[in-house]
Amino acid sequence: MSERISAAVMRKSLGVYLVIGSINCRQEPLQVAEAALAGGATMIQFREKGPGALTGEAKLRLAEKLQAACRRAGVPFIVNDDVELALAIDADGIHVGQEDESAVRVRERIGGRILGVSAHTVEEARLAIHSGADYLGIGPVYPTGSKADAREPQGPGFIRRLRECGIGAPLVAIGGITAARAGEVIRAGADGIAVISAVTQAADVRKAVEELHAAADFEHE
Ligand SMILES: Cc1ncc(COP(=O)(O)OP(=O)(O)O)c(N)n1
Ligand SMILES: Cc1nc(C(=O)O)sc1CCOP(=O)(O)O
Ligand SMILES: [Mg+2]
Repeated sequence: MSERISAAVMRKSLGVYLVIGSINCRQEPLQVAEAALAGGATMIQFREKGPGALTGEAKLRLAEKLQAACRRAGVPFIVNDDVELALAIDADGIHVGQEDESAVRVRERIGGRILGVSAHTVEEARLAIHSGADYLGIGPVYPTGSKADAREPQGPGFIRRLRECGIGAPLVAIGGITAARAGEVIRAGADGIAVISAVTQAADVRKAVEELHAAADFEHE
C-alpha cells in the first residue's frame, strides 16, 4: 500500500479542485474534465449523485474515463462517498462527509490513498484529522444550488476561525465559490477552492479554471 501524501503536496493539489458528476454538466463530463485539466484543475472528485445520476456499469464506465483523463494530466482522482468504487478502480482517494462511512473505517480500508473529510465545526475538524484525514472540506462557505442537503452557509469567517483555533491541516473551501469570491476564501486561510457550477456550467470551461487560478492568486504559483 502506498505511503500517505505529504501535507505540502496535498495543499498544492487542493488549489482548484473540480467536483463533477454527469448531472452537473452542460456538455459531456469527459469534455468538461479535459477542458478543466487543460485550464489547470489540480484535482478532480467524481461525485455522481442526485436525481438522474448514473448507477452501476454506467457510473463505473464514467469513473474510469475521468480517472484516465486525470492520469494523463498527472492530477489525483478522488471518488465521493463510494469506497467500493474507489477501491475497484484504484482511485487516488475518497471524500466522505459526516453522514457517510466513518473516516476511521475508511482510512482502514483505503491504506495510504488520499482521504478527504467534510467538517462543519472545530470539533469535527479535529476529529477528522485524528481519524486520518489528509484534507478537510469546509462548506458551504456561500449559498449553493449544487447540493440539495447543504447546511447553512458559514462564510469565509469560519475558515479564519478554524485556523485561529489551531487547525493547520490542508483545507479546501466549497459551496458557491466563484472567481469573484476565490480571493477572500484563500485570504481567510483555505489552501484551495472546490467548485462544481463555476466550472461545469461555464460556457468556456478552460477559461473558467484559469480565472479561478488567477483570482485565488496562490502564493506557490
Ligand atoms: C471537497 C469536498 N468538500 C465537501 C464535500 C461534501 O461532502 P458530503 O458532506 O459528504 O456531501 P456529498 O458531497 O456527499 O453530498 C465534498 N463532496 N467535497
Ligand atoms: C458538494 C458540495 N459540498 C458542499 C458542502 O457544503 O459540504 S457544497 C457542495 C456543492 C458545491 O457546488 P457549487 O460549487 O456549485 O456551489
Ligand atoms: Mg458524502
